[in-house]
Amino acid sequence: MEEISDVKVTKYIPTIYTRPRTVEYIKNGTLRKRSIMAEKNGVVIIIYNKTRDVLVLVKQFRPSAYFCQVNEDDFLLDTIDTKKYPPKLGITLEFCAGLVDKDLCNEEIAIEEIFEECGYNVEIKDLEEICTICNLTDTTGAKSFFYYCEVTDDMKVSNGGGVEGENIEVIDMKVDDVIQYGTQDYVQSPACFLFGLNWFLYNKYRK
Ligand SMILES: Nc1ncnc2c1ncn2[C@@H]1O[C@H](COP(=O)(O)OP(=O)(O)O[C@H]2O[C@H](CO)[C@@H](O)[C@H](O)[C@H]2O)[C@@H](O)[C@H]1O
Repeated sequence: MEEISDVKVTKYIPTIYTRPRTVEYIKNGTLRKRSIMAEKNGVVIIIYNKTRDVLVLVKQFRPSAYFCQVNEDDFLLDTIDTKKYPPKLGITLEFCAGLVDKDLCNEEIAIEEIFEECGYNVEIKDLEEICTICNLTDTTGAKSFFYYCEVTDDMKVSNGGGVEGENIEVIDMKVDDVIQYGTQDYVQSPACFLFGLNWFLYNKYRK
């Protein structure tokens, strides 16, 4: 797993990934304003390795998750004390996913992510489209396009791990262990992780 140090919280630096906006509208004759983050849509792929009866998951450091574990007083001044707040506080467990940020169809993006993050070579015919979910919070309504993909060991062609220093750790987890993980009091995963797990259990597993 990657080494994280010198974590700072700075003022917002614009990138192509998040565009803060305010949406104004009239509701019942009254002007209302809502701050939003215009975010890109993404694909999420539930990968099941049937050779070894495991779900293929990814672990990575997510700055957004880490940030939410740190008290405001401790990030306003300087570098965050990583003894007090170890980087593992920002490690999440997720399904393979990626942003729709290229001129490719969603399935092609899913295939790229499966290869880059998890190291499996799959084709469009291996993908089953599940549904599209609005990834709703008060500040985003970006869409997540969900796919299911069964793989075998002989489709694995590299270790995965992501591109450009993403340092993603691929985790093969027995389904019972994923269920145990997903039923803890606090689950450091996106809400759609639990949707994906439940979809898999209901539609694919032990049928
Ligand atoms: N906010 C940001 N600021 C700066 N650089 C950024 C950025 N978001 C992405 N990037 C850059 O884009 C690269 C590629 O990201 P990916 O397409 O692999 O999406 P990721 O797996 O991070 O999840 C993403 O897409 C999935 C699928 O929608 C979502 O679930 C998840 O929340 C989302 O981060 C990252 O390595 C990073 O360099």
